[in-house]
Amino acid sequence: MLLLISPDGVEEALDCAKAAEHLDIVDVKKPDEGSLGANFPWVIREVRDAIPADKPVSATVGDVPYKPGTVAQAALGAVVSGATYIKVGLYGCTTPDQGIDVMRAVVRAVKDHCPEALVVASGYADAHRIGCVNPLALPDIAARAGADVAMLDTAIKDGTRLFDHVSPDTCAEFVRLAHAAGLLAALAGSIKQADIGPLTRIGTDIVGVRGAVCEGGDRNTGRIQPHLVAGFRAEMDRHAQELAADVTAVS
Ligand SMILES: O=C[C@H](O)COP(=O)(O)O
Repeated sequence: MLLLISPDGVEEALDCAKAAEHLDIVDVKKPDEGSLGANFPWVIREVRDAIPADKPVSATVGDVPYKPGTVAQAALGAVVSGATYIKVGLYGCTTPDQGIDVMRAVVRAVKDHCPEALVVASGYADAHRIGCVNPLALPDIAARAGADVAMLDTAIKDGTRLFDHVSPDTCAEFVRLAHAAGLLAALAGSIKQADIGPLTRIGTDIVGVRGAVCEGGDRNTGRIQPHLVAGFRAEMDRHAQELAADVTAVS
């Protein structure tokens, strides 16, 4: 499982750089503009320059409306600025067809410029609170649009977690659907260390984290702490080893 950490700008990206050996993807966000709030192009560029070259930069395009042209142009801005994972939160899409329209436009805009960039279609585990597409529709939306990753995060950051809205069994189904469609599956949403075990067992490819690696566990007032990133990774490694031992014991 890959660890994606979301700094809110260049200063926190430098803290991520101090913990670079413990993380896999640096995800540029602007949390005060929403769960998947988009940051400025120049911030994406500065973060790209601030972290080791072998660490991919992800950038969120925002909690987007159903406006394929607008979103495609924003996605191009993110990839031109140096991001190679382009994340789109389908906040304003109320049907799968709307999600596919937006994601197809994004895939074309991104891949015309950088064919090897990965496009992430993100839905929300708490979709029922905001009226957007059902979480389990995301793998099909992503696959039909030609995206690479299906993701779930939470839209409302009020302390509730991924598993408060979508059970581990439903997350397992999400991962299964994503894999059956040839996609990677990414899960996020106030993930805590206690959630790593179930996420590992269901075969999650990417776990996205911010609050759990911020001072005081607070994604808004706390700042990312390198030692918390290292601790989170250690717990991931422990669960991966346990799972590998279980698989060996069974076979
Ligand atoms: O993409 C991952 C998010 O930034 C997760 O943030 P969170 O752990 O504070 O919910």
